[in-house]
Amino acid sequence: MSTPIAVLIGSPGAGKSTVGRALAERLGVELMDTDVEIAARAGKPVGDIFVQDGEPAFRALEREVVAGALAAHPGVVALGGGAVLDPDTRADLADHHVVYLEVEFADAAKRVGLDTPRPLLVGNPRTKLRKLLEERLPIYRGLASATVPTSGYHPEEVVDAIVASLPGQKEDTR
Ligand SMILES: Nc1ncnc2c1ncn2[C@@H]1O[C@H](COP(=O)(O)OP(=O)(O)OP(=O)(O)O)[C@@H](O)[C@H]1O
Ligand SMILES: O=C(O)C1=C[C@@H](O)[C@@H](O)[C@H](O)C1
Ligand SMILES: [Mg+2]
Repeated sequence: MSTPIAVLIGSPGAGKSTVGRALAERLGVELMDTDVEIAARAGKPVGDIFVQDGEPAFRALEREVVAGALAAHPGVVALGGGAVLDPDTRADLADHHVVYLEVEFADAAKRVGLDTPRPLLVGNPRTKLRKLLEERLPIYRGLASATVPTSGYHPEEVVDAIVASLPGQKEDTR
């Protein structure tokens, strides 16, 4: 069975969905965005699952969707920002080409739009986002086969860097 060519991880606003779409198009494969699949399975947006069913229910469904994607999606996989909190998911990622999309705090804040309601950022969104980034940074770094900066780079430039990081890509030495 075919498994993913690349798995994108990173915080909210890192660009996993945007870059995932562009990377899949470049490679001529399908993108599996686990947040999209979770929402489809639940029949409601991710934010509603958090609010109505609670974070543990969301994480359980997320684990199921992520396990399926890592085992059998033959294209690009973009994980939700918190998917790496699950120890089984972290163990599964050891077998994959994991690309950590790095983003500076100011850009992440701008990109997620701190004025839009997000269950995990309710209250003081800036402080919560900063804390979330600090807590998760070591996890993202520890899982990465490749780390690709996104701040100041167009999504297509991010795709260039990911393609160059794929196993089997030789550096052009001409
Ligand atoms: N390299 C980039 N430069 C500038 N803007 C970007 C870049 N990548 C993504 N964006 C913008 O940032 C916003 C968030 O991007 P995206 O939804 O892809 O992030 P994400 O990592 O999937 O976040 P989430 O964890 O919320 O799903 C979008 O408006 C997107 O257009
Ligand atoms: O950072 C997180 O924990 C989350 C990020 C999003 O991708 C969604 O998966 C959800 O909003 C939770
Ligand atoms: Mg996304």
